[in-house]
Amino acid sequence: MSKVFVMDHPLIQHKIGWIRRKETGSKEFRTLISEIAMLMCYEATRDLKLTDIEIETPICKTTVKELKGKKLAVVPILRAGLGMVDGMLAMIPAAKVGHIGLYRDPQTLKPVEYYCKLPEDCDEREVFVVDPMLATGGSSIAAIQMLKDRGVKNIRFMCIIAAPEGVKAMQEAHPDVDIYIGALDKKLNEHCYIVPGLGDAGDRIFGTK
Ligand SMILES: O=P(O)(O)OC[C@H]1O[C@H](OP(=O)(O)OP(=O)(O)O)[C@H](O)[C@@H]1O
Ligand SMILES: O=c1cc[nH]c(=O)[nH]1
Ligand SMILES: [Mg+2]
Repeated sequence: MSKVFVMDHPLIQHKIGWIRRKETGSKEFRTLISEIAMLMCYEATRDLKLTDIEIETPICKTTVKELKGKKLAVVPILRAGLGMVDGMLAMIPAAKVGHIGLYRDPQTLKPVEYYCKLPEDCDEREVFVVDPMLATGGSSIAAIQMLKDRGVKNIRFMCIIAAPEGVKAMQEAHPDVDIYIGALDKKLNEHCYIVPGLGDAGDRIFGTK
């Protein structure tokens, strides 16, 4: 069974309080999403492996730590996931970036795929799939399946707000994918929006409503 990490860092909780407010406009919302993604990336990379290497400082030779093992990639689920990419890259600037285009059909609530472009060596990388919202889980489950169909084996999923229904569905569909959550909310409403949530993340980032 996958592990679920719910963030307890005070800075993350404080910033999530601001993105939830309905009066927070697009400019501030975008900045906050990016800052939260950066802080979550810091937390979600705690277990990356290190190796010792010899270097020379201006004073003497010494041993320092360096990241070892698989290289990283960030894969946002379009559109809303795009808002998290800058924050992730601020922490892991050498990561490559893939894109998966999916939207949730408002009637059926099923994910509709419209784009997929991944780094060529994505299957050799540790991939962080990012999307601010995990509601029913349909979109993240489909995105992760698209990666697995292309040979990707090491996947983590990061979202800012999650509903318990989505977490359960993700764990059932992809028990090998650990989930990093900024805040775990109460439930979904009758339209499968997260309660209390923050509304439609994509619309709030891009000002489309
Ligand atoms: O867990 P689910 O029930 O699938 O819902 C979550 C999805 O819905 C939102 O995207 P949306 O469909 O609004 O697309 P957008 O990012 O283009 O706005 C959100 O960013 C997730 O991708
Ligand atoms: O609450 C929700 C659910 C799905 N997508 C969103 O952007 N918000
Ligand atoms: Mg949307």
